[in-house]
Amino acid sequence: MAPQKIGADAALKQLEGWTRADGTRDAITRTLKFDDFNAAFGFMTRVALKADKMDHHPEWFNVYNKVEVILTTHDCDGVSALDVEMARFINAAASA
Ligand SMILES: C[C@H](O)[C@H](O)[C@H]1CNC2=NC(N)=NC(=O)C2=N1
Repeated sequence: MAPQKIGADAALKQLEGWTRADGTRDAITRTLKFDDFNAAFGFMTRVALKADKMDHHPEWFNVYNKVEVILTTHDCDGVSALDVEMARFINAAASA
């Protein structure tokens, strides 16, 4: 069954550090900075393993120590509880 759309506003109420993504899509975003590329890529690796387990994948852009992440659920064309779960995991992984 397709995940249900809850929308960015409902998701943001449950999250620290995230904002609405620019543009017309229903999506949320967070930019994270690490000490160096090694730390950034370590973070991305932890998130990649989680994404594979969840079958829910971030859109992201990395330059050196910066990782911009956008979360949305293509299957419901907007933000779902899966994005909230992933955002919480990302917050924890970024401070680990
Ligand atoms: C077939 C597969 O389960 C789907 O395409 C999954 C894969 N990863 C996904 N990731 C995200 N972010 N949204 C989705 O709707 C989604 N769907």
